[in-house]
Amino acid sequence: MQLEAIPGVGAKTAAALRELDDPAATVESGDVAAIARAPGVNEARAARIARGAIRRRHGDDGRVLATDRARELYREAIDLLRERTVTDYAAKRLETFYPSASASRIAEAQAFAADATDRDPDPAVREALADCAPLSDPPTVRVRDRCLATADAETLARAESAVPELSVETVEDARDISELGRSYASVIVLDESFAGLDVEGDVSVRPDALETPAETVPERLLAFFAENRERLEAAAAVHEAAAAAGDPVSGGDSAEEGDSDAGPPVDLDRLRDALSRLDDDGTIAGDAELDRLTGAVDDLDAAVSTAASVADDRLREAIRERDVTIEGTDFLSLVEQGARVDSLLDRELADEYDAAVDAAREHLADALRLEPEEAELADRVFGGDPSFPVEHDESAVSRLRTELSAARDRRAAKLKADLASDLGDLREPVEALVRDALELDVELAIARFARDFDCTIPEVVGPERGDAEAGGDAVAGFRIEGGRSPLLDVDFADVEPVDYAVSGATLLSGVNSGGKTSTLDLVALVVVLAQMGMPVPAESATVERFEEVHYYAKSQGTLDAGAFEATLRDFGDLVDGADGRLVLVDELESITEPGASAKIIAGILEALDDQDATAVFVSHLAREIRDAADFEVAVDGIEAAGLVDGELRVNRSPKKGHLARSTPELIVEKLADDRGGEFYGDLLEKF
Ligand SMILES: Nc1ncnc2c1ncn2[C@@H]1O[C@H](COP(=O)(O)OP(=O)(O)OP(=O)(O)O)[C@@H](O)[C@H]1O
Repeated sequence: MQLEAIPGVGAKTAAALRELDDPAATVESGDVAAIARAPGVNEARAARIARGAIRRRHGDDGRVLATDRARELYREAIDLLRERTVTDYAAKRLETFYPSASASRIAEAQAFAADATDRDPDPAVREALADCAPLSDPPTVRVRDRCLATADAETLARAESAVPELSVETVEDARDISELGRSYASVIVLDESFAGLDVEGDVSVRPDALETPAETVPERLLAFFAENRERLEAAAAVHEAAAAAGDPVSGGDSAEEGDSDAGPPVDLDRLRDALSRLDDDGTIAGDAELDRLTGAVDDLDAAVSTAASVADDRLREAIRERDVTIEGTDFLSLVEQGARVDSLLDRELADEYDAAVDAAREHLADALRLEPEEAELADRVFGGDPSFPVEHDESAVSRLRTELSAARDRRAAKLKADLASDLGDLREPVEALVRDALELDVELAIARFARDFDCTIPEVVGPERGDAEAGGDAVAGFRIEGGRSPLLDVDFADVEPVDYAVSGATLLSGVNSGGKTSTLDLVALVVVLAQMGMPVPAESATVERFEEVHYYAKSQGTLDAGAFEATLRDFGDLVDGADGRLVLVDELESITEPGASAKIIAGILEALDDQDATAVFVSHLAREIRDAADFEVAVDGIEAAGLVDGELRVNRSPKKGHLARSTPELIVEKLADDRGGEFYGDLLEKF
């Protein structure tokens, strides 16, 4: 796939995306976190790219949100969903849902949302999600005790890019390799031509080394798992909490196999076992033998010195307790400084000296927890010529250190290789483990949204289906039953349900504060959510799959000539446009004086009616507009049941074919009733 073919992806972004392992598949997967692993692509941008890929796949040019107010409503819808996520990932991922005019896209998103709404948002799962985050790639670790070697320039370049963790050295012959063997603990030769090479040291010829990074640089895998330990543990906890709640995470992978109860994509015990063998810095943890060897190397000097003190103390004690007879000649040489005390020690205190040396050896072996064959080496540290204080043999210490360090490194390398081989099998499945946990957050947010606002999955019908349907039931426009807007300034529990259906161009009249604007908001929200494939806050809803939604909010006061002209031009463009539009306009009359407004609105409605657009114009001038229009304009009304204690009692569902009485008319009527008299009666007649 040409990445540049995705809307919104230019040459620079495409180049960044090409750094991903499988750019096309990643972009198509909609996995925002995976896309965001491309250099310089943050999650918000990744969501836009994923959305672009969806659009391209569905041949959807994305013009549904045609006005500022329509876009605002979409944001409000998205915010209601995003507020219900736990992870940043899910919040970003929800942005890939957008109102689409493509039947296939809506069907795809609806299928996802339908599964999501079946979920049971469990508090324990939510809690587990709190620490969940996408996996991240740790910075490249440098490994200095190992190198790659090749005689071939092309292989060199390949090796440098495939294994940036290791130095890649150029060699010409076996001598070069043998020299490398002296500088590095191990050398991996990449050229087949060196097979059978016999040089000293840990040198292996492995032409496949670049294809088996787990063996060549186990540190890479270890660093990855160490870096992501908490994320992996969190994802594992999410899977377990979901399973315990009886609503297991059904990952994409297992679902494909048709087995939604297949369990997590990774054996969690195995993952935890592997993680327990790994330290946070990517080294091996929890191996007693490695700890012993590491400790022995680290403590060697200190242990030698305390062992010597142990011997000294014993010897001092022994000397103190002994009467030593010194022969005259010895005494003489002592006095003359010629004789060494050592010979005296040797002769007079041989047994005590041997005992002291044994004590030193024992202490050293104990302190360093040496194995018998190591202890043999350690024995050589003490026991040279007798001296006081007792001296140690530095070259024996150094040999012991070399042996212990080599044993430690061998042990670490083996454990690293074993662990890397175990983790290698888990590398891909953990991607799915984490992705499924994060996707669950997306689903649970939709489930909570649906529950919080008593939602239903709407029917979104294309004009082609509408035509095929029997007679009057052809679907054009929208039909909402029991719609309750979550955007109102009252508690959702207090929102009164609204039934409203419109097909064609319609005026919506009604008393002040009757809920006309709120009705437009509800219609726009239901249509936008429906075309996003999301559940809508209504008992039932059927909407036409609109190509464009034009929603114009009420303008703040009369416009000056320039702004008025610009607005008229907007509507000029609007009525010139394609079929399949939903036009919602709130009190357009406020842009200019009432008489002119009525004529203008009537004209716009005529044009929209000609186009078979669906339109709802909220207006207080419904009567005047109807009179000015050349066609039979439908008028609906939000009716006041009357004034009760100065408060309006309103039936929030617009009544079809009904011009609602205005608030002034209601008040005049009330005065005529209460007070009687000619004045109020005459006034009332004028309405
Ligand atoms: N369905 C509803 N359930 C409960 N309260 C509602 C509902 N619809 C509207 N309201 C309340 O009525 C108030 C006024 O609603 P809205 O602004 O939609 O009326 P309006 O008819 O557009 O008013 P105006 O003619 O003044 O523009 C809202 O702020 C809200 O408090």
